[in-house]
Amino acid sequence: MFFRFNELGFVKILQDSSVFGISKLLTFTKKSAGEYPQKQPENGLPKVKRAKTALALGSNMGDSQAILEAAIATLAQTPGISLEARSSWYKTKAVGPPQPDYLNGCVTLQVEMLPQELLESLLKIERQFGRVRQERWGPRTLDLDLLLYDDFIVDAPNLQIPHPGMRDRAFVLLPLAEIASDWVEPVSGCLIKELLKKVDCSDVHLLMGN
Ligand SMILES: Nc1ncnc2c1ncn2[C@@H]1O[C@H](COP(=O)(O)OP(=O)(O)OP(=O)(O)O)[C@@H](O)[C@H]1O
Ligand SMILES: Nc1nc2c(c(=O)[nH]1)N=C(CO)CN2
Repeated sequence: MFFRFNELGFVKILQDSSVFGISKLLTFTKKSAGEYPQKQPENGLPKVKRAKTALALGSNMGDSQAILEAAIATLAQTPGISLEARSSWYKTKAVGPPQPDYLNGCVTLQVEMLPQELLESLLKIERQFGRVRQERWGPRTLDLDLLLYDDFIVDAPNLQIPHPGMRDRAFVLLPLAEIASDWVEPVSGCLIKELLKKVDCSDVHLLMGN
């Protein structure tokens, strides 16, 4: 495993790490204050407190707007997550196999969770909303993608951050630019608003009345 620390003492780069690549460096205890698990330092590492993350939301089955609104409400009620900002909804042409149009949007969150814990919460919420995994890029009631986690780069078998598709996807970059245009995508080193200029947004339309 290869890692280094940013100015807050966060592990900043993880490569070839296992699912618990980060938690090898940090231990967990629930006994200190508040409802959230606290990460206690080992080897003199500072305590991990909060991270800012960005998620993409998508749906193209069922009442997508109601599903996405309910997913945001569920995220906001999840211990360890607070909703910071949310974008408008966009009606977008499906990328991938032929399927109905999607409704897409993005949120930014403050989290007191490590990336793997956050992914588990997202997968749980997807299942709660009836998500059944079928074909790759196929239709779904709810898709939650973890786009960014501070300026971390994570390359674990089940989790890549930044999300590898985000740099090319207008249906991600347009809503994300509404709420986080000056966030640097750490693999390209580009601001979200710069990445947005490079993609074709002709199939992404602001949903009226939201
Ligand atoms: N950044 C990430 N956010 C969400 N899931 C991720 C991420 N990186 C890897 N994964 C893995 O991808 C799996 C989800 O695959 P899924 O079926 O949603 O892919 P997809 O939505 O069809 O394609 P894509 O991820 O390109 O949008 C999860 O189980 C998770 O382990
Ligand atoms: N427009 C659009 N196309 C997609 C989307 C999505 O959210 N929006 N998600 C996919 C699988 O993640 C595949 N294709």
